[in-house]
Amino acid sequence: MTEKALRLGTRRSKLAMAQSGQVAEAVSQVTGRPVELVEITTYGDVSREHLAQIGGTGVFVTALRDALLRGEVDFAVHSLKDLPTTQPEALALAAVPPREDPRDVIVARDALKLTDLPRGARVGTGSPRRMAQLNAFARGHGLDIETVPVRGNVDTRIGYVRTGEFDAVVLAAAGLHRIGRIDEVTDFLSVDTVLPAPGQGALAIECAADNADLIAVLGELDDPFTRAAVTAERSLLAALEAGCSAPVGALADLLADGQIVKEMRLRGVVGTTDGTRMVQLSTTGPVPETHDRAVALGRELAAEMLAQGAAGLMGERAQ
Ligand SMILES: NCc1[nH]cc(CCC(=O)O)c1CC(=O)O
Repeated sequence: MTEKALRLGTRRSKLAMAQSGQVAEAVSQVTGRPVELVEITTYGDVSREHLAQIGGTGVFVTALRDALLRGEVDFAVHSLKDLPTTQPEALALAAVPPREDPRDVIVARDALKLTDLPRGARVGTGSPRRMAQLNAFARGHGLDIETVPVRGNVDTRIGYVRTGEFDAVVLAAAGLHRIGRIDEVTDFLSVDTVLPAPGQGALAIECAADNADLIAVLGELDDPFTRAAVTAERSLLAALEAGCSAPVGALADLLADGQIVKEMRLRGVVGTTDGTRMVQLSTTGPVPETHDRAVALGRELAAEMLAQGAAGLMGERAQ
């Protein structure tokens, strides 16, 4: 007997198709049901404006969520870092699968590393978070780089390096991994240099909150540690009252003693895009066993960062 296919709503971009395809396969394995991809065009895909100019969060996410709410698709896969920090009541975050490499990377001409970039090198990134941290690193290491806003999908961005328009572009390792272009990375940036965006490298699988059966099967793809980590990171972001285009980096990871996981560490950074002023802090606590404890970890760190003047560094917009 053939069961009806589950409909997975996805953006058309290469990255979205790649990650939806990978999740589709995993879902059809756990459910034993075929999964059909339903393409949905989002405002973020068609707009020529810089993301920061569109303003607000979640431009890639809204159209997928609308399709879910209208019942046109059964579930959707988002890059977790693109999700607004408030969860709509009618939708459930059914699974957060194990996280891919959270680091940012550089794809540069001539196999250059960040510290090899010559004076005046043009580095493409439209992200205030990346600008702030790269400019701060450059100051501290006698580098002279210019961060230049860039828009477009991963192929377009790497294309600017191949044509010589930029010396390098900054991208997320996870995205390149998923589309099979990780070999083009010339430098994996340590998270001590550039703290990734909250949720970077993780996916979110979302469905209607009242679809208990689907939530239960999708839940088999959930990784509790990744979920706890991204919950803490996004709670930090929310408590700083910053949006996805704010200069905020955050990363939670597990501290282990041999095989035994001991604690969770949460690191956060906020800075001005020119890298002159930064607030960077970390906190460590028991691995959160509940959603509320993960949220509390993020809030605690946010409170400490705000006490050190973080709010005053976030007013800037990207060009
Ligand atoms: N800003 C867009 C975006 N959203 C998710 C990813 C891929 C990485 C991920 O899933 O975290 C990217 C591309 C990038 O930042 O290089």
